[in-house]
Order: sequence, then structure tokens, then C-alpha cells
Amino acid sequence: MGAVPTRSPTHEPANEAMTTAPTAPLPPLLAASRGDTKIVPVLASAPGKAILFGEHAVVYGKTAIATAVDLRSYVLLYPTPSARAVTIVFPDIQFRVAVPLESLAAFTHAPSPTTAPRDLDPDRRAALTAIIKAQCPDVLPTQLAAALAVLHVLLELCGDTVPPFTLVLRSEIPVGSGLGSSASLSVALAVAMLAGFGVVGCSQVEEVGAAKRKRARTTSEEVATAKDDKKEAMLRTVNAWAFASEKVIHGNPSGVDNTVVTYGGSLAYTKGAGMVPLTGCAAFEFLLTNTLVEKNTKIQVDKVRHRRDLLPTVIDPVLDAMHHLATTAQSLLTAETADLSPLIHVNQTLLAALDASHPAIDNVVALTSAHGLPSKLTGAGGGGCVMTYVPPGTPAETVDLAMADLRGAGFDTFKTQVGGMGVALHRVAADAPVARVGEKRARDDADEEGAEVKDWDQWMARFEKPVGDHKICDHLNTAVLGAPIDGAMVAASPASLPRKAAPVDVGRRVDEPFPPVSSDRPHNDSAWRRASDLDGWDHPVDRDVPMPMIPQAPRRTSPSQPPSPRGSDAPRSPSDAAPYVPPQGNATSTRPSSTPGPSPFAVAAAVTPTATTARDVPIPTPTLSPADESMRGAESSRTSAIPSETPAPNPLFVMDIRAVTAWSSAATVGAALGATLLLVIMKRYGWDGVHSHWTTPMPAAAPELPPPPPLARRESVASTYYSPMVGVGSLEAATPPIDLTVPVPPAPAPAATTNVDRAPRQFRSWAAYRLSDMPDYDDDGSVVSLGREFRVW
Ligand SMILES: Nc1ncnc2c1ncn2[C@@H]1O[C@H](COP(=O)(O)OP(=O)(O)O)[C@@H](O)[C@H]1O
Ligand SMILES: C[C@@](O)(CCOP(=O)(O)O)CC(=O)O
Repeated sequence: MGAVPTRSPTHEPANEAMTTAPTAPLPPLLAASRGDTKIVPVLASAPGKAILFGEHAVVYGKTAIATAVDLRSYVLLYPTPSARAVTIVFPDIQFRVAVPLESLAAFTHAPSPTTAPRDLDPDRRAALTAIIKAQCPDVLPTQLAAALAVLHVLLELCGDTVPPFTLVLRSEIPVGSGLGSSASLSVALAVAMLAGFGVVGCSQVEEVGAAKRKRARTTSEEVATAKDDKKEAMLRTVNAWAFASEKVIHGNPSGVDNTVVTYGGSLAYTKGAGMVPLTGCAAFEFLLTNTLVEKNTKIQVDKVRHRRDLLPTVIDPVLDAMHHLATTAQSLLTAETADLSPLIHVNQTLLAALDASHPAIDNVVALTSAHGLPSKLTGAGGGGCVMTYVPPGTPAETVDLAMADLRGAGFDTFKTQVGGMGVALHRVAADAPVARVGEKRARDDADEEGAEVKDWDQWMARFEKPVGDHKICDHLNTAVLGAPIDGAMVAASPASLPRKAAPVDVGRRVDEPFPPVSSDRPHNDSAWRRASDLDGWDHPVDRDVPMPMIPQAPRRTSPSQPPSPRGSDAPRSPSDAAPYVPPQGNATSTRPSSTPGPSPFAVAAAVTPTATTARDVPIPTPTLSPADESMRGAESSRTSAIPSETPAPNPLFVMDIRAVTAWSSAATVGAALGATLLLVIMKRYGWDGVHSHWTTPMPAAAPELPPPPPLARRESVASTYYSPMVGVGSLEAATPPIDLTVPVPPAPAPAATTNVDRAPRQFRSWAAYRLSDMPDYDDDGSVVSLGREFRVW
């Protein structure tokens, strides 16, 4: 199937444009209301993202391909007139600060809602940091960065007339793992602020409603054009403000993250040239695996920049190659049976050349390659998440086996699809306490506002609580008001919404169902504690009610180092920095007593017959330049989530790796030659998987290969790959030995050979997402979708 472009192919570079000139005519609401700024309660959300191709290269003007993913951040904003403060609450990273309004009054400047948000200059950054530290002396850099982003956006919008309000952010996106938690925060924050202060939202809703009424009298094309213009203007505004927030957190982001998070779907993005929505291209499934290794985007980007400065003639061609991969992928994505496997594989290799990978990432790549599924890091790398491409026609069992192996190795993994809803506003269902008062506007008199605050505070307590594996919106019982993906912000909302509306899936073709999506989702593994246990945490409700625990992914901890809050990217002193130690093959450690025992996946993996384990996979000891050394010293803790005995069920892969290892050792050259000879013989006798083991799983019948020896007992499921670098979150894989007395089952049938040409097409087409297929309003005016993809929660 070919591409089906449905709208103007290239959008202007909103990120850059908005930094210099106004791009969207905005109501002069704030200027008019200076001294009397009001805020409307808002719940907004934005997705996470995955970069499929071109991370890092995109910083240097190369093209990247990115997609929204189905994990979201939610920002709740509501007035708190009695507080005389701006209260910022980040439950995911255990932070809460109440900034007195008086301290913000010093920032006298004209608000800029009708122009571009400015960058946060160093002086203001220092001043705002001092204000936050005056309230929270122990604030961590992670917390500080996010709080600064909020205050910067706020001051740019309001100048010195900041009203008292509370802002709460909850996220399903693991913090700092390459899935765009900061971009999602920034976009949700931007739209919540812009809508809360009336810059976008209400008036546009009315105009969209008017467009609907006009529709009977005008051609649908005219209406669509008018709506598209409004939608585009709003999205550009949100994107520009989100970019300003991203810059506060990261310094010099390329803009790809906030753009894809704002618009949703998938797109090709080139800094300075804008983005091209990828419509009409083949959908495909992929896995996201969290290595649970903390990474820091800024440090990763600095590291690549440093390497490029050192070796420009070497690194520039690498970046060019990444660009070509991205543009090739862009074309291939429109092909009926495109197989992106080689591109994924090469991109990962190039990222490793930039020193953006990590042993834990390499391990995920190895584990999935053993099943014929190519993987690459996604985002900044150095930890974080890995995306695994599932080529069209891959048997479901292959994916399941790969996922079981990944989980058995201690990684978080889940299935997802490219594309998804961008930024959105939500409406609370009718029977929720907040819905009753939510219809009041901030222009209500003081008494009514008092009642409103009370209810919002109750609801905020709900918003803060963990929700386990459920979506936050399920927990909150809200509905999406409008999803401005390629579209307008908000449509007319119904008078009342059902408690939990049935999903509206506007993009799905009935004859091509989605592949099943795992209910297993990553979540923030922030340590939820009793509210009263948190320093400086003045939770208004449920103070003494124990907060339910989110099931924790096992954190790897070094016995010598105390655990620290997740997400900290606090710089550490060089003396704290442990040297980079190569993997200890026989290292054992113990799982912390609080850590749950091995998961069913671990046991399942343990009984999988396997001749070798992931421990045998060599991890090269890096040769570091002095500059790299110092960079590593300054880097946040890097921990390994790699267990010692992860089954590697594809013997060929293991053999391959061993051959490489052997070649690296003069003493085992003979073994390497023997292994090579064996491969050549196997190739000679018709096994053409030799050259492409990473794209083609082992054939069903491979009589040449002896069955792997049974595994009757597994000594441990985790150990250390290399010692933790420094401080926070330096957690080591640990588990007590597991006594497996269960009989060893027969070897599972190997996965069938993948043949994309013959494989039935199982993945639906994105053509269903075309704007022209987009649903419009229901007759009763209650349909609220304007996006390319839309659902009611
Ligand atoms: N749920 C959250 N609550 C508060 N701040 C967050 C949250 N998620 C992300 N952040 C902010 O974003 C930063 C992580 O951004 P980044 O390193 O780019 O990771 P990612 O790859 O997930 O975007 C954190 O240090 C924090 O400042
Ligand atoms: C490395 C980079 O290309 C992507 C970073 O993504 P993330 O912050 O890891 O989600 C940086 C950028 O594009 O600004």
C-alpha cells in the first residue's frame, strides 16, 4: 500500500519559529486581565514517545523518525485562592513545593502569551532556583529541573500577576528512560497552563462548535480547512511553549520529542525544517524494554557532542548515515511489506559508535536478536529503554518467547504500536466530585471558589495515589475532551458523561484488528510511601492512610551503597565515582530482602533448556579517553539490570558470540576457526540462517544441532555486569539461588522461520487514521474527537 498523504506534508518548524516570532494569534486575555488573572481548573495529558530512527543525529540537523506511545502524563491544575502560593506537586518523584506568591512578584515583566515564550536566562534560573531552595533546601536536580520548567512557563504567561493555584503531575511514563517523560511533562504542562489561563481552549471550543453548526451550509472541505487552520495554530502554540519547558530541563533539545508528543501519530522531524506526519504508512508492532538503568539525556547529548568535537571527520559520517537510515525508513514505512530489521540493526551499531549504548542495552539487543528480533536503544541511550522491532509476519510465539526471556533477565518489557493520540484535555466524569464543581469557572465569586477548592483538593488526593497497572485516566474516571492531533483542542462537551464511557476507536478497521497489546505496562517505580513519611510533604488528605504500593521492578542495589530516590541526576563528586569495571562472570549478589522473589517469568526462563547463559556473552571493556573518563565520572549512576544466567535459547547466536570472543583471544583461535568451519558446513548443507541469525530465527528442524543440555538447577538469576559507577540508584542485580526441582520439560519447538514475503499481513494500516476518515461530532453533540486517533477513557 502506498502512502496516503492527507494534509500538507510539511509543517513549519514551530519550535524554532516560536522562539522568534508569534505564530498563532492568541486572545489578549492575560494582558487584559493583569492584576486579576484567573485560572480555570484543567486536566490535560500528553503521551510519551519513542524515537525509531535518528536520535542524537537529530540534534545536528539530521532527520529522525518518532512516534507517540500509549503511556501518558497528566497535569491537573486548579485554583487554590486561600493558599497564596503556587503549589507544585510531583508525586512520581516525591516532590512538593509551595512557592509563595510574594516571591514571584519580583519578576515583573510583560507576559508573553501572544508572543513566543523566551528562554530561561541564567539569572532568572538562579533566582528561581533560590526561591525553590528556600522552600526545599534538599531539592534534587531532577525535581528542581521540573519545578523550574513549571515556574518558567508560568512567569512567561503571567508576569507578575500569578494567581494562587496547585499543579499536580502524574505520569505513566518511566522517568528518564528515553520514552519522553520530560517532553510529555512539558506538553501536558503547556496545554494545561494555556487552557487554564484561557489562552487556548474556551474560545476555540466555541469557534469549533460554530464551525460544526456551519457545516450544513458549507462544503465539508471548507469546514475542514478552517478547522485545520485553528487546530494547527493551537498545536503550534502548545508545541512552542512545550519546547520552552523542554529547554529548561535539557538545555538544548532538538525539538523532536515535544513535537511528536504534541501532534501524536508518527512523524519525520528535522530541526530547522519542521516535521512531516507519517500518514498512510504501515503500522507495526514493537516492544519497549526498560533496562532500568538510569540515564541522563543532557549528559548523553554532551557526550556525543564531545566525541564529535574530538573526531569530527569520523563522527559526521556516522550522523549522516543515521540520517540516511531515517529517510530510508520514512520511504519504507509506506511499503506493504516493509521490513525495517536491517535499518534497526545498523542504527544500533551506529549509536554504539557514538558511545550512546550501554551493556544493559547490548544485552537486550542480544536477547532479542536470539529470537530474530532486532533492537536498538531509543532516546538518549546510556540506559533507559530499548525498542525491539517485530518484523511483519513474526509469529506471536516468537514475540512471547523473547518477552519471557527479557523478563526472565530482569527487564521490564511490553508491546506497543507506532502512533497514538497526542496532547489532550480531559473532562471528569459526571459522578466524580470534581465534575460537579468543575463546571464552575474561575470567575465565580470567592465563596464558590472556596467550595471548588475543597473538592479539587479531594480529587487531587486521588490523582496522587498510585494506580498499579491501570491507566491513570481509568483511575480518575475522566473522558478526553479533545485530542488535538492534527486537530483542534476541544469540542463541545456533553452535559454529562457516563461513568466510564465505552472506548471509541475511530481508527481501527474491523477486518484488521490490532494485535493484542499486553496489559503489562511500565510505570514509574518511584517508591510510594505513606504521605506522612515524606519530608516536607504536607498532604492535605489521607495523611495517615497507608498508600498502596505499586509493584516494584526489582532495583539493583549495591550492598555498599544505600539506595537513593530514583530519577536523581545529582552530580557526584569524582571521589564517589567507581571505575568502570567489566562484567564479573561469577559475581553473585543477593536480592534485597524487600524485593519480591523471582517472577513466574524468571522461573519459566530458568527451566528453559539452555546450553549457555547471557553471562557468557562478552561485554567489551571500553577503552576510555581521559575526557570520556571524566565524563563518566560526572555521570549519574549507571546500573546494570543484567542477570547472570539469562537463557539464550538460540544456540546459534551463542555460538556466534563465542566465535567473536574466541577471535579476540589468541589462545582460542583454534576454537574460533572450528566454530567458523562448523558454520560454513552448516551453511553448505542448506541452512541459510547463518548469515542472518538476527533476522531469522532458527528453522524448525535443525538436526545438525545437538539438543541443549537440560538445566536441572539454576544457581542464581542475577548478578553484576559491572560495578555501579556512583551513588543514587546504583543497584545491582540480586537474587538468592533458586532451587528448581521441577522436571525439565522437553525443549520447546523452535520458532518458525520468518518469511516476510509469505507471511500473512497481520498489521493494520494507518490509512485508517487519515483525517478524512476522522469522525465528526455525534448528532447530540457529544462526540468529542477531533484527533486522528481518539478514545474515551
Ligand atoms: N513524572 C515526573 N514528575 C516530575 N518530573 C518529571 C517526571 N517525568 C519526567 N520528569 C522530569 O524530566 C526529567 C527526565 O527527562 P529525560 O532525562 O529527558 O528523560 P526522558 O527520556 O524520559 O524524557 C526528570 O529529571 C524530571 O526533571
Ligand atoms: C538524544 C535526543 O535525540 C533524544 C533524547 O530523548 P530522551 O530525552 O532520552 O527521551 C536528544 C534530542 O533530540 O534533543
